Amino acid sequence: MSENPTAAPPVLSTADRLERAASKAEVLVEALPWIRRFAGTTMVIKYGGNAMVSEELRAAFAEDVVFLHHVGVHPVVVHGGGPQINAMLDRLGISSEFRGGLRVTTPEAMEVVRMVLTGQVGRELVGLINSHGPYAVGSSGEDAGLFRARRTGAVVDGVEVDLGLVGEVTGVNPAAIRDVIDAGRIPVVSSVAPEIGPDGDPTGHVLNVNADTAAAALAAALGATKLVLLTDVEGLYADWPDRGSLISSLTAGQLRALLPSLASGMIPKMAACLDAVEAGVQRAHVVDGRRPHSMLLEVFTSAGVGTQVVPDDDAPAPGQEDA
Ligand SMILES: Nc1ncnc2c1ncn2[C@@H]1O[C@H](COP(=O)(O)OP(=O)(O)O)[C@@H](O)[C@H]1O
Ligand SMILES: CC(=O)N[C@@H](CCC(=O)OP(=O)(O)O)C(=O)O
Repeated sequence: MSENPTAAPPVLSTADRLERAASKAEVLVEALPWIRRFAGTTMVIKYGGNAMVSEELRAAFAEDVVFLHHVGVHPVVVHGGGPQINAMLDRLGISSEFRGGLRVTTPEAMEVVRMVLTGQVGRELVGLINSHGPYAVGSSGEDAGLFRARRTGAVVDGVEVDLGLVGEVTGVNPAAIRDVIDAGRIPVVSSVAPEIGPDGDPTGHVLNVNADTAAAALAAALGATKLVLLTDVEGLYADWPDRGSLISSLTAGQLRALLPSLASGMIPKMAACLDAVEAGVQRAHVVDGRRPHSMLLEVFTSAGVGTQVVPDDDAPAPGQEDA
């Protein structure tokens, strides 16, 4: 971009300058009750591969995570990387397909999934966050017994489909993540997990877990106040694919009724929101990761953004309906 060094600097009137300053102050003041409410609590943020599309967005995401950390929230990042896995599979000439929103994962594809998630996408996020200071510590669901998983299939048009090396989390040992939080750092977790057989012992296989599902399980195990899923749409649309009517809030019961009618990527995402809220997480949100700083808008403004899922018996205090 070229700038004209001789152009006169923009001049604002005193009134305009004061007005701008006042609106900035309003933003800070609006954030105060939310900072107070969430300081000291844990939030699990899932950063999806489709929302990681530009350097600017990735940098803004890292800033938001560091901001949360500095106002006393304990952010835990769980990341996806579906498009990055697709790109590497393409480069290696390995075909893969999705059924019910989940990747059919052969042993050959699993090697790529593990390498890309833990070795590439996770590393990049750790690096971005650490450009602000030595905060982020990367790990995978295989580390320190974090996740245990069993194989799962998908039901497509009423028929059970075998997905190969795909898992669902059956147990979480959050001790290692708590240690990282207690050390004042930010955990960054990738969603691969060791398979545990029916006898309770590891089978030696590693399973590919959808990152939304892994984030929900971790949020529940950590007693998180929020699960925030950043993706590449504004939230859940009632009239997909027309995008005319965005659902800003729904209860767990309403979501349960809606789940069977949902399509592709939204199936694991909304199932994750439901699981988290049913397991005691206060709020689960689907937020547009293509808008820089959407996570901060969700957490620190009264109106919030995207779609939130609230417990059935939720009775928000007056003025806190959308938090
Ligand atoms: N009802 C719906 N509302 C919004 N998006 C939907 C809906 N149904 C399906 N989708 C699709 O789900 C996608 C998000 O899931 P996914 O691609 O897995 O994202 P991510 O990589 O962030 O996890 C959207 O880009 C959209 O194409
Ligand atoms: C089983 C399954 O589908 N696993 C996902 C894991 C990555 C992921 O969830 O990435 P996004 O959040 O970017 O979609 C996959 O292989 O793509």
